[in-house]
Amino acid sequence: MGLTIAIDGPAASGKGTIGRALAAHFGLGYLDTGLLYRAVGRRMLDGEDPIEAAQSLRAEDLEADGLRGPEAAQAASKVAAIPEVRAALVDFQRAFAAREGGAVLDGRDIGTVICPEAPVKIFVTADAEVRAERRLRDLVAGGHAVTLDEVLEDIRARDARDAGRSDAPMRAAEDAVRLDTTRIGIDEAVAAAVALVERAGA
Ligand SMILES: Nc1ncnc2c1ncn2[C@@H]1O[C@H](COP(=O)(O)OP(=O)(O)O)[C@@H](O)[C@H]1O
Ligand SMILES: Nc1ccn([C@@H]2O[C@H](COP(=O)(O)OP(=O)(O)O)[C@@H](O)[C@H]2O)c(=O)n1
Repeated sequence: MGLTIAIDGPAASGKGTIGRALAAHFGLGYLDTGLLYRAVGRRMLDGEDPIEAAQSLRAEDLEADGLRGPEAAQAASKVAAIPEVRAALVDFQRAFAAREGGAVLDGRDIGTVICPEAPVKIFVTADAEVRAERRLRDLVAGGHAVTLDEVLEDIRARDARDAGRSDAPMRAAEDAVRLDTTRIGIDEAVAAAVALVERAGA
């Protein structure tokens, strides 16, 4: 089995940016697990039972319109608190993590629940205001009409729900290394993550 890298942290902290860069650098597969919850949330918004949606999730669901938007994000965080929804998504994530050639997964419970044996675990953080400013730029570029206050509110509500749920709450694994991106740019954050993986002997 190849190298597995687990990346967790709050909303818009830079998990995907670091995860994709590590995957490219070390030649690993990359899975944005938030997209699975966003796709289930999207189907709930369309009127489906979220547990049934999670149990029947299809590849094309991950390409639905608006998955990156704030509405899908809030819905994702709500369905993510349902244990049956989480249970339905475990096998797919673990199979991805075990793929030959190795994988990087990012989410909220990768180091704690999905891949507790991963030799490299990174918990990416940044101040909420900085995260909101960065996410605002993403959303405006994607055509969403949102304000900084709305984005900050969305991030705070999701972080509180994600950290407060009883099943697989967002938290750093005991052996995770924290990486705070508040005051560092993308290149520096990626370099720090690469160094961390190399130090871990990967
Ligand atoms: N260290 C950083 N400095 C500046 N911008 C960053 C940094 N890391 C990520 N970003 C930007 O912040 C936004 C959110 O990052 P992303 O990787 O999508 O976060 P997450 O996967 O945690 O939600 C993106 O626009 C990304 O380009
Ligand atoms: N492994 C994961 C990944 C996401 N999620 C949920 O899915 C939501 C959306 O995740 P995301 O990673 O796409 O969110 P961002 O950090 O990109 O804003 C989160 O707020 C969590 O509620 C989760 O519970 N567990």
